Order: sequence, then C-alpha cells, then structure tokens
Amino acid sequence: MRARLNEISKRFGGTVALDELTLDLPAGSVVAVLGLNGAGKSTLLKVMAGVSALDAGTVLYDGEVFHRERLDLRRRLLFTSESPMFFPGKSVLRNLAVFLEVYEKNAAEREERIVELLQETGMAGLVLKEAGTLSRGQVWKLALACAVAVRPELWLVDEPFASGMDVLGLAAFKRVARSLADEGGLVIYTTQLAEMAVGFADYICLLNEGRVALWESSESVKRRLKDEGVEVAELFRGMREEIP
Ligand SMILES: Nc1ncnc2c1ncn2[C@@H]1O[C@H](COP(=O)(O)OP(=O)(O)OP(=O)(O)O)[C@@H](O)[C@H]1O
Repeated sequence: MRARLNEISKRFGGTVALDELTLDLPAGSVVAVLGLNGAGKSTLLKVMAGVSALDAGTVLYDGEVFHRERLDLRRRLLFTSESPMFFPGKSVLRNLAVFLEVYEKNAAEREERIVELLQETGMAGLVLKEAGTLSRGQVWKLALACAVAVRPELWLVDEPFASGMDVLGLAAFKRVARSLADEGGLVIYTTQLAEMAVGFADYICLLNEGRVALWESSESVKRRLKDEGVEVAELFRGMREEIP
C-alpha cells in the first residue's frame, strides 16, 4: 500500500504537533521515522491509524482519502502503539483469535505463520497464559503475533526498538516487517536509535517540529556516512530542509 500525506496538521491547544506535513510513502518499503522528543512522530502514526483526527489536510491510501469511518481501509492497517493494545483477561491464543475475527482473516491460512512466530520468539509455551499477566516484552511479542495474524498492508509501529523485547523479539520484528514490505506493504516505525534506523529501513524520515526535515534512502545516508566519515548523530543534528 502506498500512502500520501497532504499538508496534514494536528494541534493540541497551542501546540502544533504536525505542521502542514507533506510526504509520499512508497509501497513495498520500510520507513524509519526519527526526530527529537516532541517532533510529532507518535502523532503522525496516530493520525495515519485514524486513532487521532486531523485538523487539516488529507491522508490518502492507494489514492483513496482515509478517515476514521473508512473501516475498509482501517482493516488494511494495523497500529502497534508503544503500549500495544490487547485483551488482558483473555489468553494469548484468544487474543490472536479476536484479531483474526476483527480483521476478518482466515485462521487456517495464517496458522503456520503464527505458530512459527510464537516459536521463534519463545512464546509457544505461553499461548494459554492470560495476556494481562505477560511481561512488557512478551506483550510486544504478542503484538508481533497479531501482526502476523493480520498481515496488514500498512503497519504503523511506535518505538519497537524501545519495547523491551529481547534479541529474539527484535529479530522477529525485523523479519515480519521485511516480509510485509516484500509483499508490497508499507511499514512505518518510529525510533530514537539513528544507527538502528540506518541499518534497518529503506527510507529515513526525520521530523522536526511537525515537518519533514529530511527524507532520504538509508542507502544514501549510509554512503554519506562512509564517504564523508560523518558520525550518525552529527548527520541528524544538521537537519536539512529537504521535502520530497
Ligand atoms: N494528547 C496530547 N495533548 C497535548 N499535547 C500533546 C498530546 N499529544 C502530543 N502532544 C504534543 O504534541 C507534540 C508532538 O508529540 P508526539 O508525541 O507526537 O512527539 P514524539 O516525536 O512522538 O515525541 P517522543 O520522541 O518524546 O515520543 C509534543 O509537543 C507533545 O507535547
């Protein structure tokens, strides 16, 4: 799925979180969104998920205007927030079943991939455990399993690398994100870890005060780092005005 953000704005009282932001996000890619605290990263994901309403501008998915009432478009995307949504009173397995139901996906078709993800992340033994008793990292692994169950065309993920997931979970996140992108999906995740972003993304999007300060392929960023011997932190400190 491709996305276009057309002069989108979002205010909270006197605070401008997104400021007439315009961006084209190509299908089949993983995009890392970086920016200082308060730059607008989480707000961007929330408005793209329909969790938060826009004040102005439009979000288009595959050319269609998105709004909260477009349930058909909402079923094509999955938002994994910093504290992923789950049903605490239900088992891990039942949580997965609810996601499959809500997204109207066929359980039989997804079974193998879900089991593979649960095994890969060390969650296979926890399927009957009440989700409310899981650790923070385990909740995130459940969220990864939900992503595998849903296989969204647009996956919005808030701070996966600050999730508390162990090496198994982080490797699984990367594998799932890459496989969704390989199938033409779009994965957008936020992070503060610039080195990680350059190592795992097709594009780097740097936000500054609710606007795009930099949009560049991570290959190109990598080249600049190699050729110019620039430190990653230094590169991101010099926020260039470069809006696609
Ligand atoms: N519900 C809210 N009410 C008031 N202000 C808000 C709300 N949500 C976000 N903001 C403000 O909007 C701006 C952008 O916030 P946002 O959470 O999108 O930033 P961020 O880039 O994700 O930050 P961080 O790196 O700290 O997570 C900030 O100035 C924040 O204080």
